[in-house]
Amino acid sequence: MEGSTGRVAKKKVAVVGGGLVGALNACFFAKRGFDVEVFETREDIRLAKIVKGRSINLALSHRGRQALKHVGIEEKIVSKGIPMHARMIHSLTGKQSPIPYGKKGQYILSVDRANLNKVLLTEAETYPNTKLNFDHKLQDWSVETGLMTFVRSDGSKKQTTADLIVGCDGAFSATRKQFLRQTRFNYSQTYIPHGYMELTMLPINGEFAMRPNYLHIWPRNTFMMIALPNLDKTFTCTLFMPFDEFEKITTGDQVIEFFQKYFPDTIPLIGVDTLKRDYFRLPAQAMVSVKCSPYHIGDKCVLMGDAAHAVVPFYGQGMNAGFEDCNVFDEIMDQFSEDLSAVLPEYSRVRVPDDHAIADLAMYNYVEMRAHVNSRWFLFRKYLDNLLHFLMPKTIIPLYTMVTFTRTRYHEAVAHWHWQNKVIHRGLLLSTTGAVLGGSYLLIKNPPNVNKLIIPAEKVWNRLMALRTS
Ligand SMILES: Cc1cc2nc3c(=O)[nH]c(=O)nc-3n(C[C@H](O)[C@H](O)[C@H](O)COP(=O)(O)OP(=O)(O)OC[C@H]3O[C@@H](n4cnc5c(N)ncnc54)[C@H](O)[C@@H]3O)c2cc1C
Ligand SMILES: Cc1cnn(-c2ccc(OCc3ccccc3)c(C(=O)O)c2)c1-c1ccc(Cl)c(F)c1
Repeated sequence: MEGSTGRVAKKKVAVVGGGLVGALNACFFAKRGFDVEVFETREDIRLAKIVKGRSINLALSHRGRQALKHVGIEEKIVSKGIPMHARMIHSLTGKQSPIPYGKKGQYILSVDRANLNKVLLTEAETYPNTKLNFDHKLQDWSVETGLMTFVRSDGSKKQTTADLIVGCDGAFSATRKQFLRQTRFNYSQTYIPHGYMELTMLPINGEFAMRPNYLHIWPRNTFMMIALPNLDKTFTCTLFMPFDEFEKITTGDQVIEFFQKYFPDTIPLIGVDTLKRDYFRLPAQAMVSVKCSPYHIGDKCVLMGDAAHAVVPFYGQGMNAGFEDCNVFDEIMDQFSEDLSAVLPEYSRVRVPDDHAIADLAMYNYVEMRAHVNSRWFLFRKYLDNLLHFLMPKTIIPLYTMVTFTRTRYHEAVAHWHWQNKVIHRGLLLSTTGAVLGGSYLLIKNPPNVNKLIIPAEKVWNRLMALRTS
C-alpha cells in the first residue's frame, strides 16, 4: 500500500487482549514495523494494586524463552525467575525425593505472572509504532469490513479498523465469536471436574519454607498439589481437586483434617491459621480445555494463545505454547514475505496439529495423574524415564524433556513418544520371552525346588502393582 511519502506504509495490526500472549505479540509485530494497537479490557495492570483470579506464578520453559529471546527480553524475564532444576516429590509420610529434570542446563523457571505481563506491556510501549488502549473491551467485529466495536467501562463505544486482527483475548475470546459463524469452523470445549485453588506458603524465619529450586509436587491420585517459589521467598501452592471435594470442606477444621490426611507435611509449612484463612479467600477456579480450527479467517484475522487453544495446566505449557504461537507466526511471516493471504492459512496448517497435540497431552496427563499417580508411581516412572534415557540417549527421550526442553513440534514429540513406547514394550516382551525360554531350559535341565521360586515372583509383581494403587 503506497503512503503519501511514496514509501510503502506498513499495515495496521489490532491486537485484542493485552495479556501475556497479546503483549508479546505486540512486540513481535512492532519489531517488524507494523503500526500496532493493543486493546485490553482491563485497566493498565501496571497501575493496579493486585490482579485477582489468575494463577500467581507460572513455569516458563524453553519454548516460551525462545519467543522472549526473539524480542530481546529473555534475560529481563529470566533474571526475575527462580530456576527449578528438579521435581521434589512429597510422599504421604513427608519424605522428599528429588528427581532432576536432566542435564545441568535443563531447568524450568518459576516466574511471576503479573510482573511478566507488566514487562511485556512496557516492552511493547518502547516501540514508537505501538499504542496500548486499556479499558477497551471488544464487543464484536465485522469479517467483511474489519470494523471492530469496543465498549468502555463508562458505556461509551469506540470503533476502528485494522488490516489484521490478532485475537489474543483468552479462553473466552470475543474475537473467536465471529469464527463460530463461519462455515467449516470446528470448535470444542471441555470443563474438567477438577478445580484449582492457590494457597500461599510464607517464609519461615525469613527463609523459604522448603528448598526453593524445585517444582514441589504432592501427587495423590485424585488430589494433586504443586508449589512454585516466588522472589519474596513465598511459595504459591496450587491445589487441584474435584469441585465436589472442595464443596465438602466448609469449615476451618475440615480444611486441617483434609490436609492432615493428604498433605500432612505442608501444615507446619503453610500454618494452620494461614490455611484456614486462604482456603476461603477465593472459591476454587474452573479449568477449561478449548480446541478449534482453523485459527484464521481469510487474510483478516488470526487467533493465538488461549483464544485459539486453552489447555488444562497439567503440563505447564499453556503460556509456553501461546508464546511459541507468536514465534511460529513470525517465522511464517518471513517465509511468505509478510503476504497475509499466504501467511494466515499456512499458520493454521502448521500450528493447529501442534496446539491440539499439547491440549490432548495436557488432558492425558490430567487423566493419568488423577488415576494412577501417587508419589511412588511418580518416582518409579521418572526413574525409569531417566534410566532408559541414560541407556539409549538418542532413542529414548522422556516425553516431558521433549515438550519442556526442546522446540520439537508438539505433535512430533507425541509421535516419537508413541514410537518409543512401542520399542520399550517390544524390548520388554523380547527380554521377558528370552528369560522365560532360557529359564524353562534351565528348569528342565536341572529342576530345583519350584515352591521356593514362585513366592518371590509373586511378591515382586504385587509390589509393582501396589505402586499404582497405594
Ligand atoms: C492454574 C493455572 C496454572 C497455569 N500454569 C501455567 C504454567 O505453569 N506454565 C504455562 O506455560 N502456562 C500455565 N497456565 C496457562 C496460562 O496461564 C495461559 O496459557 C496464558 O495465560 C494464556 O495467555 P493469553 O494471553 O493467551 O490469555 P490470557 O492470559 O487469558 O489473557 C487474555 C487477555 O485478554 C483480555 N480480554 C479478554 N476478553 C477481552 C475482550 N473482549 N476485549 C479485550 N480484551 C479482552 C483479558 O483481560 C486478558 O488480559 C496456567 C493456567 C492456569 C489456569
Ligand atoms: C506447572 C508444571 C510444570 N511442569 N509440570 C509437570 C507436569 C507433569 C509432569 O510429569 C508428568 C507425569 C508424572 C508422572 C507420571 C505421569 C506423568 C512433570 C514432571 O515430570 O515433573 C511436571 C507442572 C505441573 C502442573 C500440574 C501438576 Cl498437578 C503437576 F504435578 C505438575
